[in-house]
This record gives sequence, C-alpha cells and structure tokens, in this order.
Amino acid sequence: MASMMFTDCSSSTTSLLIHLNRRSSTTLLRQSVGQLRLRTTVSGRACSLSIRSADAASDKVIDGKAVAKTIRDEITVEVSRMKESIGVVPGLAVILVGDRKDSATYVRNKKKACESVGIQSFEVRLAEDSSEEEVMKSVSGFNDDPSVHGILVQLPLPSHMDEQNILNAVSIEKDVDGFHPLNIGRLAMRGREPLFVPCTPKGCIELLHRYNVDIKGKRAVVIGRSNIVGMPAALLLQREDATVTIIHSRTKNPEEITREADIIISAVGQPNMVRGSWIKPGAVLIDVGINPVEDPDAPRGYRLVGDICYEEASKVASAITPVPGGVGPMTIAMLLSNTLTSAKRIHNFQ
Ligand SMILES: Nc1nc2c(c(=O)[nH]1)N[C@@H](CN(C=O)c1ccc(C(=O)N[C@@H](CCC(=O)O)C(=O)O)cc1)CN2
Repeated sequence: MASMMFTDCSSSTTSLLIHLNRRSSTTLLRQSVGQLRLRTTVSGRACSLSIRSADAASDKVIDGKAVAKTIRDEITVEVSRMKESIGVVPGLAVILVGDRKDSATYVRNKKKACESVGIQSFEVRLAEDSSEEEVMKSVSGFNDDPSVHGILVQLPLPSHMDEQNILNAVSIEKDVDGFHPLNIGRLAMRGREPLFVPCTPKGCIELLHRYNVDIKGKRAVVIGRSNIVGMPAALLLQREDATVTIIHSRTKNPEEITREADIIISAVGQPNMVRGSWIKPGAVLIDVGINPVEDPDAPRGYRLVGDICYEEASKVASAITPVPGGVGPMTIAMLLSNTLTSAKRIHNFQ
C-alpha cells in the first residue's frame, strides 16, 4: 500500500471504550443486539466503529462482494457456452511492471478470478527499471495474439514511464480497462458508444442498477476527477440522465454541494473525508476509496476504510457500499465481463 494514515471520524460520538483482540470482537459481534458502538485505541489515538444488529444495518448495505459473485456466476455460464459452441476460450493478458505489493495482489486476484470463471489468463512481469520499450513490446505482442481478447496494464506504472504512450498502444478492440483515449472520447460523446467502459466506474453503475436505484433525473455528485474513476464515473452518470456535479481539490465548500446530492460517488483516496453532515437524508453512497489506516490489532497491521465515514454516513443514507466488500470486488467482476464481451465481439458470438 502506498501510504499509511490514521484517521478518525468519531470525534462527536460518545462511545464505550473497550480494548479488544480479534477473537473477543467476534464474540461481541455474535452477541450484539441493536446498536453496539466500540471505540478502540490505536497508536494512542481513537478510532470508532459501529456494529448494528443485522436487520437494522444490512438492508442499507450495497453488497458488492455478493453482486460480484453473482456476476462471476453469470460469466461462467457464458464462457462455457462459448467454448462449447465455437471452441473459443476468452483470454486476458495482464502486464505488471515493478514491485508494488498492492499491484501484485490485484494482479494475483485478477488471475484467480479468471480461473474461477474459465477465462484463460496470460501474465508478463517486468522489473521496476524496465524501459518503456519493453512494456510496448509486450503490449504489441498481446495486440497480435489471437488467443488474447483483453489487455490490461496494471497501474500505476513506475514514474519514469509515460503512462499515456503505453495506454495508447493497447489495441482499442482489446482495451478491457477502457482507458484508451478513443474509448474515453466515445464515452464522452452523445450518440457514440465506447467499446469498453472503465471497470471501477462501470462497477459503480452496475451496483446502482442491481439495487434498483433510480438515476434518471437525480442529482449526482462525483468526488474526484481521476482518469480511472472520477471522470468516467461522471460521464456514465450523465449518460444515465443524472444531473452531475464534480467536486475536486479546488472546489469551495464541497459539503454544500454534496448535501444536495441524491447519489454520491466518492473516489478521492482520503480516508473518512465525507462526513455524515455532508449527506442528504436518503442519499445513496458509493464509496470507491480503499484507504489503509494503521491498526495494530488487524492481521496486516492496517485496515481499509473508504472516503466516506461509514459510521456517520450510514445513519443518514438510504444505502451505502462498505469498504472493503463494496466497489473493489466489482472492479474485477467488470474486468471479466469486459473480457467476455471482447471475445464475443471479436468472434461475432451472440
Ligand atoms: N489497469 C488498472 N490498474 C488499476 C485499476 C484498474 O481498474 N485498472 N484499479 C485499481 C486497483 N484494482 C484493480 O486493478 C483493484 C483495487 C481493489 C480491489 C478490491 O477488490 N479491493 C478489496 C479489498 C482488497 C484488500 O483487502 O486489500 C475491496 O475493496 O473489498 C480490486 C481491484 C488501481 N490500478
């Protein structure tokens, strides 16, 4: 993980102070009736988490992990239908450059996900000090390989590489990440269709659809304007006929804008930035942030929190994605979906 931060969105809560190890917290969870608020001490500072009884909390939760599993099951059926009908197995190639642990984990998870649905996976690993030309050579090899239907260059790339050059080199027909400027350009234009839509924003919209959240005519706010998530998420919401506002680092009084929103998609990478007071009652919240915060009690020494202070926001919102288990698993499910779509298109298989 790139950075470790500690963050606390509990300053206004009156909480029961309990020191827990993992086993005792599990026992407490099982015994909990109604709302139980725990406050644990981490590195001398305070951090709180709320645990509510299953029925009170669970109907608010947008369960990305469960939806992703359903989608993988749907893909499995399609992959085997394709194999049986025309003898073609969809193939995904992943290029990983450098030694980032988080990137290596994501690539490993992508490979596992491919195996689980019957998609063939190909992988190239290049050293941190590889040249841009070496990456280009791998991209070009996969562009020409007929058993590869999707190509993905894991981001971020080492800083000495020109990300734009490399992403531009991926064949638009195999651009399952949807980052090629032609695909993004088509996404932005009315009446044009991209061949692929970026996986994380596509996963956000898929969650809204599968939870029957109305988007048409709603006020949507996207927090963050990255090429990977914020910008394409805003374009997708606009294509769904939402009225969209983008909040970014120079936006003044962001909370006044979010308070008007029926739907918020947050993708800034700032732990717990969006507080309960920023949320309109009944809003639907999609949290893309996956931020590590220090936690000596967690097996990895840190735990993951979103951009949205879950404890506060879940009291105000009508629905919210958790972190982990919300948008993250959808990113990989959408990658599998894009790879299947690509193979079907290339082989003209309906
Ligand atoms: N070429 C790309 N690079 C990157 C993308 C991308 O879509 N294409 N997105 C992110 C990383 N990413 C996939 O690559 C990714 C991140 C997180 C998850 C996920 O499932 N997270 C879990 C938690 C995982 C954990 O416990 O550590 C969750 O949220 O539940 C999947 C994919 C940047 N790079």
